[in-house]
Amino acid sequence: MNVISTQRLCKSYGRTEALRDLDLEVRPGEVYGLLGPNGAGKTTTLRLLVDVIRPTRGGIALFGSPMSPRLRGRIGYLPGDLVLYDRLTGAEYLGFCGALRDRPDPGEATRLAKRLDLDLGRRTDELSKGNRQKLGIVQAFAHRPDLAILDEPTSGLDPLAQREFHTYLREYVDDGGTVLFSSHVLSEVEHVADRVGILLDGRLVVEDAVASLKANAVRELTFAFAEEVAAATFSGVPGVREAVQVSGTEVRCRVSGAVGELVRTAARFPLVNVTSHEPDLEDIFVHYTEGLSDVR
Ligand SMILES: Nc1ncnc2c1ncn2[C@@H]1O[C@H](COP(=O)(O)OP(=O)(O)OP(=O)(O)O)[C@@H](O)[C@H]1O
Repeated sequence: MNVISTQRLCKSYGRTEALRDLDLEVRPGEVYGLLGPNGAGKTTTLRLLVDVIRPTRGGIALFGSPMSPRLRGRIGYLPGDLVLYDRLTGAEYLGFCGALRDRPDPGEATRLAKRLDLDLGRRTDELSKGNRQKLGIVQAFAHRPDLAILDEPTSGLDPLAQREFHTYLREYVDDGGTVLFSSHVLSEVEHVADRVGILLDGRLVVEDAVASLKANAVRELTFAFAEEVAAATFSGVPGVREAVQVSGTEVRCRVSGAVGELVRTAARFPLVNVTSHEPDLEDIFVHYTEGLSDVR
C-alpha cells in the first residue's frame, strides 16, 4: 500500500489552475522530492495532502484512507510559510505543539534540536531565519510521525545544518518513516531523494529515480582544440542537441544521455581541454519541457 496516493487531484484558485490531474504515489520508506519552478504547484500539492486546503476535484488517500484526525497524528508537516508565536521560547513552542498532539514527550525534539545546533531556550522572535526554519523542522518530527511532508525544508539553513538534516532524513526513513518534500534546488534533491517528480504549471511532467533523471539530462561539454574546428563537425553526433562555435578553437555542445560518441569525435582533433557543466535543475527542465508545449 502506498503511503500517499492521489487520483486526478485538481486545485483551482478562481481561474488559476494551480494543480491539474495529479496522480502521485509515494511508497513506504522512500524520500520523494517534488521539484518545480516558482508557481508550479508544489505548495498547493503539499497543502492539499495535509488538508489545509481542499481539492477542486480528485481524491487523496494517506496510508490507504482519507484524512482523519487519527491520520493527522501520524503526519509531520513543515509549511512553507511557518508561523511561530513570537513570545514563546523554542521549547515552549514545541511543548505547545506537543500538547495539541497529545504527545508530551520532548525527547525526539530535544535530540533533533541539538543535532541541528538550535538553542531551544531563546524566544522565537530573537531567532534568525535559519534558526526559525530549524524549529519548524523540529516541530515536524517531534511526535515521531510516520510520514513527513516538508515544504522547502532546507530553505535558509547553512550548509552544515543542511547536511545534518539530510543525514537525519536518511535515518528517519531507515527507521520506517516516509518523506515527501518540495524543493527547487536539484543538488539538495540529489543528496536525499530516491525519486523525483517535476511539476510544471500544475502538471507532473516527469517522475523518475534521481540517477536516471540525471543520466538522461542535458549536459554541456566545452572542447578547446589546438587548431580551428567547426561546430558543424558535432551537429550529427548521437546525443548532441546543439553545437555552438564559442571561438575558432572552442566548441560548446549540449548533449543528452551518454557522451561517448561526442568525446570520441572530439578526440579525433588535437584536443587541449574539456570542461563539463553538470546538469542542474534548469537543464533538466529544458530537457523535459522541450516538445511539451502542449502541456504548458
Ligand atoms: N491562495 C491562492 N490564491 C490564488 N492563487 C494562488 C493561491 N495559492 C497559490 N496560487 C497560485 O497557484 C499556483 C501554484 O502556486 P504554488 O504556491 O502551489 O506554487 P509553488 O510551486 O509552491 O511555488 P513556489 O516555489 O514559488 O513556492 C500559482 O500560480 C499561484 O499564484
